[in-house]
Amino acid sequence: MAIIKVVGAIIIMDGKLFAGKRAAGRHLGGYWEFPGGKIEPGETPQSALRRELEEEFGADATILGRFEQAGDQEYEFGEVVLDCFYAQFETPITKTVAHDELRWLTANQARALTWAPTDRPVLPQLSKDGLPQ
Ligand SMILES: Nc1nc2c([nH]c(=O)n2[C@H]2C[C@H](O)[C@@H](COP(=O)(O)OP(=O)(O)OP(=O)(O)O)O2)c(=O)[nH]1
Repeated sequence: MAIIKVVGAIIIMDGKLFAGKRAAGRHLGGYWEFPGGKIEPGETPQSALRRELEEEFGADATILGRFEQAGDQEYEFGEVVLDCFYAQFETPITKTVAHDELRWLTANQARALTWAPTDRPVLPQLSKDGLPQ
C-alpha cells in the first residue's frame, strides 16, 4: 500500500486552534483537519508546510516545534502518515482554496467536530499542551 507523507499545522492564536474543513470533492472531503498537505520530493516537512500554508491561505508562516504523536491511518487510497508542527501565521490569510470552512476553536469546540481519522489522537494532547477548554 502506498505511503503518503503528509504534514499538518497546529496553529494556536489567542487560545484558539485553527482548523479547516476539507472541501467537498477532495479526499476526505467534509472532515476537519490541520491544514497542510503532502510532502513533495526534495522538501523537508517544514518547507512543505510553509509552501502549503502559502498556497492554501496566501499567508507566510513560521514553523515551530514538531508535535510528537501525530498519527497514521490506512485508507482505501493508501496509508497516510501525518507529521504535525506547531506554526504561526506571520501575515494575514488572504485566500482559501482547499477548505469549505475555516474556524478558530477552543478545545471543546474542536472535540465536537468530525476530524480526519489520522488527526483524532492529536486533540487530547493539545488540551494538555494548554489549548483552553
Ligand atoms: N492536509 C491534511 N491532510 C490530511 C490530514 N489528515 C489526513 O488524513 N489527511 C489526508 C488527506 C489527504 O488524503 C492527504 C493530504 O493530501 P492533501 O490533498 O491535503 O494534499 P495536497 O495539498 O498536497 O493535495 P493534492 O494537490 O495532492 O490534492 O492526507 C490533515 O490533518 N491535514
